[in-house]
Amino acid sequence: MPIAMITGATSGFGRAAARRFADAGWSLILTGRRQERLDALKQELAERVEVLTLTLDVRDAEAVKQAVETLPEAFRGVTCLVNNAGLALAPQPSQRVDLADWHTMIDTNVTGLVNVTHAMLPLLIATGAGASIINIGSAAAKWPYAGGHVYGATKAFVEQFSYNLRCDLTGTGVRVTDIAPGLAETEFTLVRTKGDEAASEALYQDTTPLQAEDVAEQIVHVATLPAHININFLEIMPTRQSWSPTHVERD
Ligand SMILES: NC(=O)C1=CN([C@@H]2O[C@H](COP(=O)(O)OP(=O)(O)OC[C@H]3O[C@@H](n4cnc5c(N)ncnc54)[C@H](OP(=O)(O)O)[C@@H]3O)[C@@H](O)[C@H]2O)C=CC1
Ligand SMILES: O=CCS(=O)(=O)O
Repeated sequence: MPIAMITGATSGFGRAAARRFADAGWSLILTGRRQERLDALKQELAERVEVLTLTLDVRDAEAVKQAVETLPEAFRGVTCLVNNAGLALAPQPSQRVDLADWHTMIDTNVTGLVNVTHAMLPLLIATGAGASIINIGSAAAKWPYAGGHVYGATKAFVEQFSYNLRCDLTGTGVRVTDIAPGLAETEFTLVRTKGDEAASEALYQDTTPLQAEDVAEQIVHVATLPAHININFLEIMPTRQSWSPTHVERD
């Protein structure tokens, strides 16, 4: 059975992708910081598929390297890496942001993603044809908005890194895709607002955001395409989301 490794499998897209890959019979390596959530997900899925959980902070390069180097033999033949772990913080304008929040986004969305990718490349290259790296970017990489500051910039990094990685991996059989969702209802806004449930509910109410399962469906679709097909970039928005005009300051 093919194996998917998913970072940030304790919530949102990552957890939905784990369930969707399990539906397709894939074995799973599930990672995240919240051990109890990983345990619950393993309990849910392990009756159907092989599941290995790794309690891991993607920001810790040494821990990531160790975890990958010590993967049990049965889980080393990874077919798909889903670099999903990530977050936004500080929805306020740049001039009112704590520097620590900018650092946390860079450390997680940029450094964490490259930590995992670097550690996993030898395994994916060993798998060869049919293997893939699916990086979760964001519509915020291309479409700026007030309060997007470092978050959007980290996702622009993810997009360009995906393309550059793809250049280097040409000839290895390993595919690279940047999936860039727009508004999606997960714990994302709760995290971004540091637990403001009212703000999170307000963002998603009276519209029809993407659900985690919608994005998971696309992740599994991309991972299961024939080996000769590489989707480079896939931006997904809810039908009820589109672009705003540019902002004009007036007297
Ligand atoms: N929801 C949205 O509107 C959109 C989200 N995205 C992106 O999708 C990805 C998933 O977000 P989403 O599912 O919405 O949000 P959630 O908050 O629901 O899930 C985020 C996941 O990332 C994990 N995570 C965060 N920080 C770390 C860390 N340092 N180490 C390991 N795991 C970490 C969390 O696990 P734990 O806390 O247990 O470590 C959690 O499983 C992110 O990269 C996000 O930027 C992109 C576009 C739209
Ligand atoms: O990446 C998340 C989507 S948004 O909140 O930046 O629009």
